This record gives sequence, C-alpha cells and structure tokens, in this order.
Amino acid sequence: MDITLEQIEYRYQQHTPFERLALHDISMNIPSGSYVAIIGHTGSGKSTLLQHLNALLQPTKGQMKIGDRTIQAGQKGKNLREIRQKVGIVFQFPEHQLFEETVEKDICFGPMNFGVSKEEAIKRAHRLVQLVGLPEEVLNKSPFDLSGGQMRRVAIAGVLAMEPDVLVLDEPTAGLDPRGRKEMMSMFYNLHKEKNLSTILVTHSMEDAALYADELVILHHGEMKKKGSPRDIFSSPKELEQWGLSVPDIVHFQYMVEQKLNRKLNKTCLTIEELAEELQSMRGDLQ
Ligand SMILES: Nc1ncnc2c1ncn2[C@@H]1O[C@H](COP(=O)(O)OP(=O)(O)OP(=O)(O)O)[C@@H](O)[C@H]1O
Repeated sequence: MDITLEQIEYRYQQHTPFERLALHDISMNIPSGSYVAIIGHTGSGKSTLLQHLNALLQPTKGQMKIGDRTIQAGQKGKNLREIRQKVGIVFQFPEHQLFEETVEKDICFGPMNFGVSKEEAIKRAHRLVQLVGLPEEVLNKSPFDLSGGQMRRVAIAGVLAMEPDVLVLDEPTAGLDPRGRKEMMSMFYNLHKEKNLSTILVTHSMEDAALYADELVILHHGEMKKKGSPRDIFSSPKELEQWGLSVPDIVHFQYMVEQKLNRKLNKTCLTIEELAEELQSMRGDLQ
C-alpha cells in the first residue's frame, strides 16, 4: 500500500493563542514494501508526522493518500477504521497500553474489534507470540507478570495481529538493553523482508537508520530537509551537523572497509582467503 503526502502542514491547537506549527510543507511518497527511517532532533516533528500516517492526525493544509483513500485538510475524514487496520503503529513504550487479563486476550483485542472471529484471532495470537520471540505458555499469563521487554513484545504482537500492510515504529527499542534492541530490530527487519511489509521507523539511533532503512528522511523544525539513501545522507557530515545529527560509527567502518578493499582490489585480485584475512585484520581497527 502506497502512502503519499502532498504539501502537508500541521498546526497544533490551530486558531487558538497556543497555536504551534509542527509540520510545514512536507511532501513524500512511501511506496509499498519500502523501509523508511525518519530522523531528526527532538521536537523536529517526527511523532506528529507519524500520527498522520494512519490518520490519527489530519493535516491542517495539504492532502495525503493512504492506499486508495485521500484525506484533505479541512475535510472531516470518515470511515478511518480501514486505514487504522492497514497502518499499524507501535507507539513508544507500547507496553503501557496493555490492559487485558491475559496475553492472549490482549493480542486478540485489536483484530476482534475489527470484526475478526475469536477463533481466527486466537490462531493469530498463537502464531504471533512465537514470531515475537515468546513461548506459547505466556498466552495464559497476565501481561503484568511479564518483564518489560516481554510486555513490549506482546504489545507488538497485538499490532501485528491486525495484519497491517504498513508498520510504523516510534522508537520501538527505547529503554531496551543493546541485546534486546538488536533482537527487536532484526525481528522487524525480517518481517519487512519476508512479508514485504512497508516499515516506517522513527528513531534517534543513526545506527539503526543506517543499518536497516533503504531511505532516510530528515526533519528539522517541522520541515523535510533531505530524503535519500543512507549513503547519500551520510556522505555529507557537515550538512548533518547543522541539523543536530551525526554519522554513526557503523557507517565510518563501512566506508573504511570499502576503501581498504578497493585499494587492495585495484592492485590485485584477492582470493577468498586473502579477503577473509584482510577483513580479519580490519576488525582490530574497529575494536
Ligand atoms: N499536543 C501538542 N500540543 C502542542 N504542541 C505540540 C504537541 N505535541 C507536539 N507539539 C509540538 O510540536 C513540535 C513537534 O513535536 P513532535 O513530538 O512531533 O517532535 P518529535 O520530533 O517527535 O520529538 P521527540 O524526538 O522529542 O519525540 C514540537 O515543537 C512540540 O513541542
């Protein structure tokens, strides 16, 4: 499902003394199956933009196309349920939204609310609890007896149980330890690849943006400053600096490896063993 934003503007508390311009003239196309990371310093408008993607917020100017629906500023959006089902949002600390007595009920809540039969919802719960890396036994437990990381996985399973076409992730790894963070980011990446699930990641982690996304969007004071591949974006560190961003170490390392290998490869054609040896010696440079 494609999403297109056309000259979106968003003002909080419009026409009041507290009016605040949060997004200005944002245009972008997010084609089906893409992985986009939205980056920008705090207060740049990332969460505001993200909430437009399933029409939780509607633009105060411009229009957006979400699948086959067009939502125009000033028009009251009707029948947004379908959009809410097709675009699943994992909000920051989604575990705070768990409320049912059992994990199974919590995962089934969303799909059943959207008309899925109880039987089918339970089937999805069994499949998804495993997909998010939890044993099936947790289904009968209270979500509140689980650890914070496990609760977050349950909440994510609840969003996936809606079988969205687009998954929007707002800082999904906030507060997790490095291992939990890596596991979760890999899980989202595998989902994206295996199911061709469009994924839109809002993150403060330049490393995650560089590692997983095909395209990066930079927001700064509510404006879209740049959009491009990680290679495009990270090739201009000075430019990034003015928006309060920096090139992550992983990208420095990638370039160093590439440069070294290119130098070697220009000289002579390396055998696989020589290549492995070369990479091994570069490991030391990283550590
Ligand atoms: N409910 C609100 N009412 C008024 N202004 C708001 C509201 N929510 C956000 N803002 C303002 O809109 C601007 C964009 O906020 P937003 O939360 O979208 O930024 P962000 O990039 O997601 O920030 P962070 O990285 O800290 O989550 C900020 O200036 C913020 O103060």
